[in-house]
Amino acid sequence: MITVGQGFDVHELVEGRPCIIGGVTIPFEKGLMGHSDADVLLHAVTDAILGALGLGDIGRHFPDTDPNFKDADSLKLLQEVWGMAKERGYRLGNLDATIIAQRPKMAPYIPQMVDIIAGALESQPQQINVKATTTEQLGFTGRGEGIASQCIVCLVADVLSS
Ligand SMILES: Nc1ccn([C@@H]2O[C@H](COP(=O)(O)O)[C@@H](O)[C@H]2O)c(=O)n1
Ligand SMILES: C[C@@]1(CO)OP(=O)(O)OP(=O)(O)OC[C@H]1O
Repeated sequence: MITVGQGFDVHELVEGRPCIIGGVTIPFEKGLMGHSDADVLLHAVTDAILGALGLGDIGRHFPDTDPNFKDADSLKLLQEVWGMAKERGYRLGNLDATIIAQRPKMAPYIPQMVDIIAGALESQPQQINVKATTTEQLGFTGRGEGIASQCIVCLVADVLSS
């Protein structure tokens, strides 16, 4: 059996914060604002998995009112959610994600992001596709006010035939 889920997230770009995307700290003049480390890509991936499992969203499991999640490492949150998928007998089919950002240039960091996500989901890099796009200077991403990400996942459970 298969189940699919999608996730979407946005974080504001501000001065004085690190720019952590897909678990990679990217050298950039601004970083992402949030209660956690604000990893916009890992949040979209986490929400996609929760969606596929029918388990709501990241804020339900890790509330932004909880001081435990102040500056939380989003990779750890993703690993915890992956545990929920495994408990239910799922493995990753594939994952496809898009980072929507005018700057910085993501391409040099994408292979590292893929390896990090593959590690968290106990999968092979070939099952993970991460891409990036600008919005041609249009909208809040185009003006450099924030970065968005979206993700779709397919989870597979091997059902034994009787
Ligand atoms: N932040 C970004 C945005 C884009 N890229 C790469 O550039 C290609 C062209 O982007 P367009 O928005 O002009 O289509 C895109 O396909 C990505 O490979 C990037 O690395 N970082
Ligand atoms: C993981 C959390 C925890 O505060 O991170 P935030 O940085 O608040 O990011 P957001 O994507 O707005 O919501 C998810 C939250 O649950």
